Amino acid sequence: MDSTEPRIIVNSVTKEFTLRHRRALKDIAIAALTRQDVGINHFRAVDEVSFSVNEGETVALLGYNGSGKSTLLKLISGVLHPDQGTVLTRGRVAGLIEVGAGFHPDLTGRENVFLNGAILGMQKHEIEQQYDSIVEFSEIEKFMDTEVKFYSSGMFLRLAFSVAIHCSPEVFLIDEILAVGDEPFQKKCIRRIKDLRDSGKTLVIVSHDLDMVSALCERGILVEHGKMVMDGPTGDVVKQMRG
Ligand SMILES: Nc1ncnc2c1ncn2[C@@H]1O[C@H](COP(=O)(O)OP(=O)(O)OP(=O)(O)O)[C@@H](O)[C@H]1O
Repeated sequence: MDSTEPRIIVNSVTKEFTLRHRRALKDIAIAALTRQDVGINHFRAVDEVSFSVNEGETVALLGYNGSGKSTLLKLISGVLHPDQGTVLTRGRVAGLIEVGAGFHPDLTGRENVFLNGAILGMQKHEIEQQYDSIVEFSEIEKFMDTEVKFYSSGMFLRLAFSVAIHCSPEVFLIDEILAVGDEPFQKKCIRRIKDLRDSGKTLVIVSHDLDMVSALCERGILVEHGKMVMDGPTGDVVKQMRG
């Protein structure tokens, strides 16, 4: 594989979810007897989306609530599988998608660094080498021997972000998660994301903070009702969203 090949290829990807409506038992029984719809239907959260992302590109997935951005990011990270189409990624992918994902609640912060690092593809010796630096960046030294079920969402973010940047990902995927960090830590994360960008890593970010993504990402992809409706410079896409 040569380095000019894309880091991410999303090819005609569709993801459907099942919408279940709560019904009283009596209504379900009547619907079943009269062969009516019992209130389960499918809808497309992501609808035949195709794009590719090259090495070193910084992409913002933009759109209003419920448009399918997080689902798309989960499909790229491999947390979800498409119903149709394919997603290919090249290189180590680190995803910060849901607070606490990749952490086991009954393990300590220290144990979770090893678990999370392994999930991200790091060897044990690599994690051992980076351990002090991971803890230092997270600034939660005092809580490393505490079970993470007692962590606040900001503490989860601190540890997860720190492990993710220390695994030297080629592709970094970030959902809204930064929002749970306090302002100084958010700023520190953004500086680190800029460093990753400047060193040629590939970034895909989902955020409603349009000013932040305009500063971080050169390319914007606008999603509406699961469909990709615009792909261009972030400034143009943000202008379109702000109408
Ligand atoms: N696991 C799931 N089961 C059922 N429906 C889901 C599931 N995950 C997401 N959805 C639905 O898919 C649609 C797209 O959700 P998604 O979280 O991708 O949107 P989003 O653009 O990230 O929204 P937001 O900006 O509000 O975070 C929504 O209608 C949501 O309710």
